[in-house]
Amino acid sequence: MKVAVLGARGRMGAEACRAVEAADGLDLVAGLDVDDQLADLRAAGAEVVIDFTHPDAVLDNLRFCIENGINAVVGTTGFTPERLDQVRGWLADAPKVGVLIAPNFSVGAVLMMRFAEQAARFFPSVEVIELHHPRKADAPSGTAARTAELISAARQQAGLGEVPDATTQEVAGARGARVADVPVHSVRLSGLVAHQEVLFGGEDETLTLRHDSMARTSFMPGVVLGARMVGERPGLTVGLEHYLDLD
Ligand SMILES: NC(=O)C1=CN([C@@H]2O[C@H](COP(=O)(O)OP(=O)(O)OC[C@H]3O[C@@H](n4cnc5c(N)ncnc54)[C@H](O)[C@@H]3O)[C@@H](O)[C@H]2O)C=CC1
Ligand SMILES: O=C(O)C1=N[C@H](C(=O)O)C[C@H](O)C1
Repeated sequence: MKVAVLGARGRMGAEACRAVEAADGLDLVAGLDVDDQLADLRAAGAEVVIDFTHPDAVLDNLRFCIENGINAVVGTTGFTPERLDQVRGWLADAPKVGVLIAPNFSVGAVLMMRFAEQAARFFPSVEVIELHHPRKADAPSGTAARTAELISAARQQAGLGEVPDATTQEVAGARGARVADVPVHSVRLSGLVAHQEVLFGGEDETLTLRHDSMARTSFMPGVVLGARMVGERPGLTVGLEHYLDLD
């Protein structure tokens, strides 16, 4: 299968190029970055594109892929519900194309999100803390936003009200940001790669879920799986969990 990587000179793109080159049955036909032309994807005959670029660039890239019949595996963050609807609209005119958008490709992070979703209904209090390297472009992380949305949906289904909090913020941001009504805190610290804690609190007990990516190789089994499977899954899939057998 002919695979191209967008963002090939970046931290994740470079790792993805190495992973594709090492994977049986995958052939790296192009590694493009910001100075290259998307038309090079066509010239290289790419069947699958892996995108690790920037939230400002990823939609144009995806549109090009979909309009040119190229399947896409997307790790780039910044996908709001509105942006996902845009992608669905383009895919409506290209019913054979598959797109996988995964906020996190590491199996441990996917499981953390699933466990958080399962735990959510049992605890009135919840906070998400994501911790990343200081060169990360965005906050909160895509993983934290997705985790908060999953928790929020589970809380609503269970009839839980607002997260209890009597604190008045003396300084704006002291209590983090609210994503789907869940408090989310973003830490940027040299030495870190990608980490997240989900803290739940109930009567006289707490539960902490923590995931750590120690290196970007942790994302690669998920990226390779995505590249292998995306052509068999037409339409939009959000989340690697749909390619894994978690149940
Ligand atoms: N889903 C996941 O598991 C993961 C997702 N990410 C996300 O991936 C994205 C990239 O992260 P990093 O690799 O750390 O960033 P980075 O800044 O190291 O790399 C991004 C690369 O994309 C290039 N680029 C920017 N615009 C481009 C365009 N229009 N066409 C081609 N190349 C372009 C840049 O020149 C740079 O080389 C971020 O959104 C990050 O949050 C990062 C790690 C894991
Ligand atoms: O920028 C990163 O590094 C990461 N980005 C993704 C995110 O925003 O969730 C995935 C992982 O946390 C690493």
